[in-house]
Amino acid sequence: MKTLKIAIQKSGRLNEKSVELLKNCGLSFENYKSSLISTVSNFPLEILFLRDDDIPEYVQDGIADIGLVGENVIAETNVEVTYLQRLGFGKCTLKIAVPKDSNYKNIADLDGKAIATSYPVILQNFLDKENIKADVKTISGSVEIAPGLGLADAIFDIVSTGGTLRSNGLMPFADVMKSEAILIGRKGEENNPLILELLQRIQSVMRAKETKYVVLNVAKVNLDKILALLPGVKSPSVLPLAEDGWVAVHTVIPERDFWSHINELKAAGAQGIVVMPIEKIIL
Ligand SMILES: Nc1ncnc2c1ncn2[C@@H]1O[C@H](COP(=O)(O)OP(=O)(O)OP(=O)(O)O)[C@@H](O)[C@H]1O
Ligand SMILES: O=P(O)(O)OC[C@H]1O[C@H](OP(=O)(O)OP(=O)(O)O)[C@H](O)[C@@H]1O
Ligand SMILES: [Mg+2]
Repeated sequence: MKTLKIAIQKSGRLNEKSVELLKNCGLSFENYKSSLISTVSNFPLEILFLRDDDIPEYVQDGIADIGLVGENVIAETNVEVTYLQRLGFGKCTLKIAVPKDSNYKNIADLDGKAIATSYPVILQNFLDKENIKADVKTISGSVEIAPGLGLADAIFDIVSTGGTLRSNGLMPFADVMKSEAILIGRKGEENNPLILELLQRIQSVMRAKETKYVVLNVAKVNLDKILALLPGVKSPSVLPLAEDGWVAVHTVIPERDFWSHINELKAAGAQGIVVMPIEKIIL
């Protein structure tokens, strides 16, 4: 079968999480900073390490079969690709920001102003939709210093914690787009068996990340109360303990409501609660 090619970011915000995800999928490969291509030894896959800007086009043109990139980069490049899986990392918002001491009130106040950005396509689409004529100045990085240098009145860039805006004397003015890392594929190739297999592995890793394996001990008299507190779990295992009248309950619960569950379980008589990470969940 033909070897699959995946494009991931060579260095930057998405590189580490992308490599970690592929390793968690059980793929073995070397990750030398100097090499731009790496062969997976236990799956027919080659990894191409690229600038993120190039990934959507490489996938569209079939140079790579799949790619891992921020949604914002896909929107900026205007390519035709298929979204295979949202990946839950690289989460950020693309915002227009203005100097802290400015008195812009609404979007219309940007009319006639200069806005610096590395994402001119997304910004221009937004401005057109809002019927605003602004001067879009494209720069390739360090966008947040543009107003301080007198190059622009406002900026349009990625914001996550807001720390970069604050340390450059800027404040958020308008949210334009939310983004996260996405696995993309070439249109028409969605049923390639290798892509489906990799996708299944990625989904099983993501599912496992969202849940914990919990083991707890409880007196039999309290068992019904405990089971009633474990919604969504198909069927927890209940095993007898050496001590008479006691059982161990094994179950899987979502990470997001972990603490409220744990406190409720304790209140209902659960003891010796052990919580363990899960590596993969295959449905
Ligand atoms: N502060 C952030 N928090 C979360 N996600 C972010 C953040 N900054 C960027 N991202 C996401 O990660 C992607 C890569 O960001 P990065 O800053 O590494 O891009 P870059 O400098 O253009 O990289 P490259 O050298 O590959 O062109 C962005 O396109 C965005 O989707
Ligand atoms: O809201 P914050 O948490 O401060 O994050 C936002 C910053 O993160 C990104 O840059 P990055 O640090 O990746 O550097 P880069 O500009 O060199 O890509 C982005 O371009 C912002 O400058
Ligand atoms: Mg880039």
